[in-house]
Amino acid sequence: MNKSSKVDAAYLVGLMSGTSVDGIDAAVVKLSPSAEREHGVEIELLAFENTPFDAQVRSSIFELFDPANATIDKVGAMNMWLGELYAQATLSVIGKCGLSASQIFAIGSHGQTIYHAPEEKVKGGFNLHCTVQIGDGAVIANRTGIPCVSDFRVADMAAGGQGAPLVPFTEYLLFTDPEKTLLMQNIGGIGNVTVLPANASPEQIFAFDTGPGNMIIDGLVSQLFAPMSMDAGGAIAAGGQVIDELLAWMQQDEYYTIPLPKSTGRERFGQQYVALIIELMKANEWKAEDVIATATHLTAWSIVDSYERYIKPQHQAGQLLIGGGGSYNKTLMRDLQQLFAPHQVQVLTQEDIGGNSDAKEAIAFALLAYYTMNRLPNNIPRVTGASRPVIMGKVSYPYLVR
Ligand SMILES: Nc1ncnc2c1ncn2[C@@H]1O[C@H](COP(=O)(O)OP(=O)(O)OP(=O)(O)O)[C@@H](O)[C@H]1O
Ligand SMILES: CC(=O)N[C@H]1[C@@H]2OC[C@@H](O2)[C@@H](O)[C@@H]1O[C@H](C)C(=O)O
Repeated sequence: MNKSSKVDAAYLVGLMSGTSVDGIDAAVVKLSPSAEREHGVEIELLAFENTPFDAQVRSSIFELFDPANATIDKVGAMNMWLGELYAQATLSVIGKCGLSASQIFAIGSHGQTIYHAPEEKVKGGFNLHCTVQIGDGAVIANRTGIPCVSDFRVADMAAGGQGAPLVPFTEYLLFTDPEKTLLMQNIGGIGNVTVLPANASPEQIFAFDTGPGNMIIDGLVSQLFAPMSMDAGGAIAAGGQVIDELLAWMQQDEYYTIPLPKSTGRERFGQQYVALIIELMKANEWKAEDVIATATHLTAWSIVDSYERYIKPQHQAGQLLIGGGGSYNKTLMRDLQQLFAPHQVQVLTQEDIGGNSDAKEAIAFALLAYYTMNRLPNNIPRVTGASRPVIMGKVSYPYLVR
């Protein structure tokens, strides 16, 4: 980043609907230059709202995760439908903080990932790796009257990157500490970690998806404990025992050992994977709560294994800061604390440091949009594997010119 990236104060909206498909996170933020750090920014969260998807929307999204079902008519319609829902969420969250839409500089909308295939795929002499996020920015801009930045990931892929993870750029801007190395772990549908060395420059940061976050747990709970769709508080896992044989089978997935950069999604740890576990469970007559305890332990193990394999050889860190919905799963947090204790790494949540586990990614997309609108690069090539910095995001302008 260079001196021209100095920011002016502005209000923005960030929208996130993640791989868990639990709903829309919407945040209104005030962004200002940091008084303390050169090139840093400060974000004040003015309002936050989570709007859960209703059952019909959720099942229509899930239908699109299977490429055989995701016919072009369904994808096109869902793209517009989600655009409408994101617009409603935007207007609702703006209403909560007493601002009007005309005061908002821009919206940053992540969209809903329905397909993520980051591995190189050469065809016709071109790399056709791809990632698909839907929820059209043009609908959001037109309903709200606010410019909307959406479809961030493709620009990074066009530069040869994985298109993920993108939040590390914002963590670099918001959290880099002059003296301490920080580890920031998100546990959403997928888990991802960012390593922020003390006083880091973007070239020194690395980040990657650690594996499943809540995705396997949610998938199993939906099948085995319907109508529940998550293990609230980790209560089911707390009543079960880890099944060593199942844990060992899950730990063998090649994802845990492939070299960085790497990212993953539902294509690897979604419904098909859950169906395999349920088959094994039936064949071995395992108890349902033991299977949930094992899936929970696997997520904790994958985070510690990532630390040992990719981070510890280069960086000593005293703390791991957890964000995302997984921070509310007490059994997962307990397992993490136990597994990190021998490494002298303290496991804390965003709330422990005055942050907000739910709002973090929505805030990040507001900040990414600010960079896009100012034509500043907002990926970190070392993190995504892109060949160069790029300006990510496509801008949709509202019908009325402001
Ligand atoms: N009270 C709770 N107890 C246990 N788990 C919870 C609780 N609240 C949320 N979760 C888990 O967190 C998930 C949602 O997390 P989050 O919103 O961070 O994910 P996401 O943003 O959809 O995913 P990603 O970051 O991978 O894109 C839920 O699906 C659930 O598994
Ligand atoms: C393709 C996609 O949607 N990836 C998500 C997913 O959810 C968590 C992890 O996998 C991360 O790589 C990414 O999201 C966050 C917001 C990111 O890009 O940093």
